[in-house]
Amino acid sequence: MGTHTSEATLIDGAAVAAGLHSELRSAVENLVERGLTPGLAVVLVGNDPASSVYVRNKIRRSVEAGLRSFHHELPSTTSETDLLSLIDRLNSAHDVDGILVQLPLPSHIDAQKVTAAIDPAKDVDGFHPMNVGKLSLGGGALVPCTPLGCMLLIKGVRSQLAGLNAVIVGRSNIVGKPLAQLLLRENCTVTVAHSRTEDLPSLCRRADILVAAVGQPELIRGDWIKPGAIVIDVGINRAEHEGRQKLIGDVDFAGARAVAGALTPVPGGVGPMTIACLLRNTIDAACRRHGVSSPIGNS
Ligand SMILES: Nc1nc(=O)c2c([nH]1)NC[C@@H]1CN(c3ccc(C(=O)N[C@@H](CCC(=O)O)C(=O)O)cc3)C=[N+]21
Repeated sequence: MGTHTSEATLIDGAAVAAGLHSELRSAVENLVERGLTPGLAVVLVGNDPASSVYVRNKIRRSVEAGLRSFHHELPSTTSETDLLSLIDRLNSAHDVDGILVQLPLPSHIDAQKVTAAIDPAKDVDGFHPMNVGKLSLGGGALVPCTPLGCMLLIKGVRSQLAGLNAVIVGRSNIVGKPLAQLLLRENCTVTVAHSRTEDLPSLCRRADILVAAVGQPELIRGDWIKPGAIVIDVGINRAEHEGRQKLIGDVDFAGARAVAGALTPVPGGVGPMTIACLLRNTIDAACRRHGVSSPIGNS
């Protein structure tokens, strides 16, 4: 039996995000003095309760940071044509620098078509094919917020990632695939695992960096983790616990904590970073669109 060493360091995403928010606030103040107030438009179609919570948080945080916030709440019966024409208007609105259409969309709307309709220069989610392509080519693009948040947390623990084995569990377009690109850029050896992967536990045990982004509560067990590994839990699963709503990650937190070197909690890990990165992308987009040098440091 292996001997118990020490508990994993907790990666406090909420604290890192709070630090980012205060940097972003000063950056916005600086831009406002120079006559530029970055604006973010958030579009929500339908009334999915989880989406409403996220959207409310995004709006609250953008207002706190001093951004101009535009909020469009459309009924779930909105047609694709009407949504596309709203996007058209936001694309040409001069005071809108960032456009976010909250996903998922109702099933009668083609999300890919909507994503592709957003001006790539305003695509603060980084989901437009142009930005996906640029990310894969290694160029300057608006990078999806959750993967960006994961990278900031990982690099906060360890700045040199070259040569490390990174395993990402989950191949979504919004987390797994873009994160693979970012880790490759840092010279990690990247493996993307998914539902058809054979012997997932053994694969995970080889990971120096393990990212769980599959949406399966506590799938990743403590004995799947290499001692000392950096474990990033992107999962947000809602569960009832003693009659109360509870958020559970994709990682068995207690089991992982005894083995990992560093670990993100849920909530308070990746989630708050996602929102901070959204604001950062909005400021970035505003600066690029207006040809102003960005007051936020690049990392
Ligand atoms: N176009 C689009 N862009 C997105 O970035 C996007 C989206 N659609 N659809 C849904 C997912 C999910 N997402 C989260 C953001 C913040 C938290 C967050 O702040 N979570 C808190 C807890 C919040 C709670 O209590 O629910 C935490 O983990 O500490 C979680 C999830 C962004 N998404």
